[in-house]
Amino acid sequence: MNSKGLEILDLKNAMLVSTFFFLWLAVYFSDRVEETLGFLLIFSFGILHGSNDLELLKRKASFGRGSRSHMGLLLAYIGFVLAMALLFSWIPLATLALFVLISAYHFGEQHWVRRIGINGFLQKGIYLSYGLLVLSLLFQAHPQEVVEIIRQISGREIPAGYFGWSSLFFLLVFLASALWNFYWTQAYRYLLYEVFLLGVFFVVFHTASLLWAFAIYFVVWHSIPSLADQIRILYGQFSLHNGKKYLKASLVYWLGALATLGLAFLYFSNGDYGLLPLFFSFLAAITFPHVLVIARLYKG
Ligand SMILES: CC1=C(/C=C/C(C)=C/C=C/C(C)=C/C=C/C=C(C)/C=C/C=C(C)/C=C/C2=C(C)CCCC2(C)C)C(C)(C)CCC1
Repeated sequence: MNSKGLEILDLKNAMLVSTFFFLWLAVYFSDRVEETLGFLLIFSFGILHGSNDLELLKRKASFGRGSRSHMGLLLAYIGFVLAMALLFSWIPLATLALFVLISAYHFGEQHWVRRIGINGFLQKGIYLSYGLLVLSLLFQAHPQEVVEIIRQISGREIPAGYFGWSSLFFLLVFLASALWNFYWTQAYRYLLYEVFLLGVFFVVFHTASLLWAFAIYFVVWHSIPSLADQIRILYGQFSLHNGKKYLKASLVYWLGALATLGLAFLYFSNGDYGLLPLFFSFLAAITFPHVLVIARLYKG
């Protein structure tokens, strides 16, 4: 096996070991401690993994024909974030549904792109059904809290019973599209490991509090592998030295995003908006441009 293959395998093993370690923490600590740890993980690695989007966009543009100034990209990015925040306040339920759909696609893309590519309709179906399956598993493990957060964001109450059915539905769609795809690509060896992994997520989601469960998935299984991909694309290799370069280049955006979240929290904290609905709305606003950047990047 070449060194790149070993590097991916090492990262995957480290992700699995840290998942079990975080699961162990969930057994011993109260929900309050888990919530604090969850925010710490999300504010560090989670927010960081989107903070170098402008550099990635510039890199992508330098391969193509068009190139835009840093200021132009910065203004376009901020404009996009503001437009999504406005859309959230005008049509919250539809924007929330869109957020869940594109997040699911984004999670699935990150998880599968290196193994099955991005070209066909079927691959895109695998990304979307896999992401929707993971999110449904998370929702069905904490139905009452999820219903309450959705109610606070959108003013609408979704029946909690939907989440169990949607998990089953997306499991079947994911398995069918994966089997169909693997029939052509002979990639069956992935499936057993992936079903095992989904079982691990099921146990983690049912053991940890909602925020801790989300943080474990979002940081360990999405943000860290995404950071590794981005570092490889920008600097050629995933290493500590290049990690420091990435951190230096993204520091100002990372701090900017954290400061904006802090200000939003201070501004809204007197209203009847809870901490989690505010946090997820903020995440949604910065998610939209980030998802577009990463999708463009993988296409290249
Ligand atoms: C560059 C730049 C910047 C920064 C940026 C950043 C920092 C980004 C990041 C990004 C990111 C960091 C992203 C993220 C993503 C995320 C996601 C994708 C998520 C998802 C989630 C979900 C989907 C959820 C769901 C739920 C739950 C879980 C419970 C409850 C209910 C609900 C439904 C909400 C700024 C703006 C400063 C400026 C300009 C430039």
